[in-house]
Amino acid sequence: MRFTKMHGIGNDYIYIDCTEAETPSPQKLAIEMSPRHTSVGADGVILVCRSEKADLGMRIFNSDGSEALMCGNGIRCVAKFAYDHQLTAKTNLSIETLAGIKTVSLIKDEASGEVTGATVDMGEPVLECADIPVYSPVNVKRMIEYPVQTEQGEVVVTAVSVGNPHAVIWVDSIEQAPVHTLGPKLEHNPMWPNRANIEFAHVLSPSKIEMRVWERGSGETMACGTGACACAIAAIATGHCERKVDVILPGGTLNIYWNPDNNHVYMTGPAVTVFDGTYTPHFTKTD
Ligand SMILES: N[C@H](CCC[C@H](N)C(=O)O)C(=O)O
Repeated sequence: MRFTKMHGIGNDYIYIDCTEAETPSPQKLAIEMSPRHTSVGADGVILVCRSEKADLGMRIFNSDGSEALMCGNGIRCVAKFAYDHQLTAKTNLSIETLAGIKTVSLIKDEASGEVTGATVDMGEPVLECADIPVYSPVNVKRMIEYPVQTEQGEVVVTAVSVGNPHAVIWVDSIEQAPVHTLGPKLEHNPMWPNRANIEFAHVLSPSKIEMRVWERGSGETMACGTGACACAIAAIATGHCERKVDVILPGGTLNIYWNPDNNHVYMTGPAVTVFDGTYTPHFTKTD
């Protein structure tokens, strides 16, 4: 089985072209191929698929095999993968995800013509608890800097979805943030029917945020595109930031813009191909 290893500011996935043939058990594949010391190594697996409704489709599986609805860093790489593998000649693509159809505009290097990144229309942010989803007290429709009692004590959370659920927590220092203690506890807190991605963010200025993320199903990653959007949305919604925000993650920086005219969030960032490879799954199709 051929694959391409790609990353978006360090959030790396194994990309598999499924436009000609299905991949058996992608959940098992993600579990088997993600380990960094005993296998290919990645934050998960992303399938590039055919779509009846868009130019292409994508599916993302976290390293624990769970399927996510959307992947910000991943969708930029899917668009680059499609262009580089001649699945399309378009530089403005529509890509079907489980969180709906997204439009992606490829960014090419002037001199080389190489695709170096993309801008993604992530659609409208979701702040209504019922749609994220997150369980909330009856009269609470949105959880914006909302104090939540947890086993780890009170945590002030802003709940956002950009296709997948996020909890944004403001911290004074991302170096000291309890990413590996509070992160997994909150990811699995029963307040999230489908678990959640947990962001620890520090507002540096009205146009700059730094953050770390504990990803649902993958643990701490070097970057999370949907997480960066969630932090920017939380900061803008609470007046900490203006509409254009640079989000600094351990793997690099993403530029987020929440357009007041159409209420859509746009994310711009790099997409990099690392290497092509072949892999023989150890499980059989009937496993
Ligand atoms: N890394 C991805 C997010 C994956 C989300 C996944 N961890 C989940 O929602 O289960 C991104 O760049 O948006």
